[in-house]
Amino acid sequence: MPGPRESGSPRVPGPSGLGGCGRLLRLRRGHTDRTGAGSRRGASSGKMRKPDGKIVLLGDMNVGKTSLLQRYMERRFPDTVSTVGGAFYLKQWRSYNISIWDTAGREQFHGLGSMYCRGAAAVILTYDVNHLQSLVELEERFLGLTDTANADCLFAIVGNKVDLREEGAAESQEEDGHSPGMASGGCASLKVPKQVRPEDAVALYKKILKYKMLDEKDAPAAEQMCFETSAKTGHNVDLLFETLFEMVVPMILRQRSQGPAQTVDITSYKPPGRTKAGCCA
Ligand SMILES: Nc1nc2c(ncn2[C@@H]2O[C@H](COP(=O)(O)OP(=O)(O)OP(=O)(O)O)[C@@H](O)[C@H]2O)c(=O)[nH]1
Ligand SMILES: [Mg+2]
Repeated sequence: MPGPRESGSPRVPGPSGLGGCGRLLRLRRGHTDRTGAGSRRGASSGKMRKPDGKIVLLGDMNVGKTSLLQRYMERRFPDTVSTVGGAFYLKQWRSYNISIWDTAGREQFHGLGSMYCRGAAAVILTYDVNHLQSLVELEERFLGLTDTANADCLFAIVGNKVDLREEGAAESQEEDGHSPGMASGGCASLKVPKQVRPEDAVALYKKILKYKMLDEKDAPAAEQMCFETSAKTGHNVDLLFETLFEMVVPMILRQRSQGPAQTVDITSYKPPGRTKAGCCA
């Protein structure tokens, strides 16, 4: 896996664990061109640091995960291509390094999701406010992937593309008796777009707390963890990421006070010397 990068193009993990996908290799070459200088600088100065905390973006394809991350890290809204595998940025927040992982929403990469979530301090579950199904997918397809995250992992529910939402459309759905609520089973009128109401996101947040067996009073309030954003205009994008950074820092401090993680550092592992009886003795 390559070292982290603080700005510019995201880093793309090496092939380990990602399989030999041709598209991925093509993309990796592209990224290498753009990020090579940064990674060489990091390597030669010997200053590459392990991230202190990890945040992962999950959600269906096309909801705008990559665009949100690029809006925050690069302050722009460039054209994107559908993500292959995953990539990460490194953000320095105060004196901490936080890695922010962008993942692929496409079904064919679904299996990788739980790998990216491993050890995550926060997960951003992203949907498109104009497509109810993308919110439903968060519960049905993506929530289970977060089982590998930290036990005290935070969850943010993010409805993106608010710039495309037609004024009053959500209200008119209710007036027509075609509320697109989570339990409606997709029977909303075909005439009105199935937009997502903020209450639907709050309902999902509460379901997540139940799924994680967390008491509502011990977890951050739904109002604090449900956001509506636009990667295009930048609406609420800084608020989203910086709210999470502020919440992740105390988790990092808590972890540090509890001592080193119970993992094995294979780079410092020295195999025991062979005995005369052979390797299995
Ligand atoms: N109008 C509008 N378009 C957006 C916004 N965010 C993303 N898009 C567009 O939506 C499309 C998909 O955006 P991506 O950021 O690539 O979506 P993604 O979730 O990363 O998709 P995958 O990588 O396939 O999982 C692109 O055409 C973006 O330009 C937004 O806030 N407003
Ligand atoms: Mg993407």
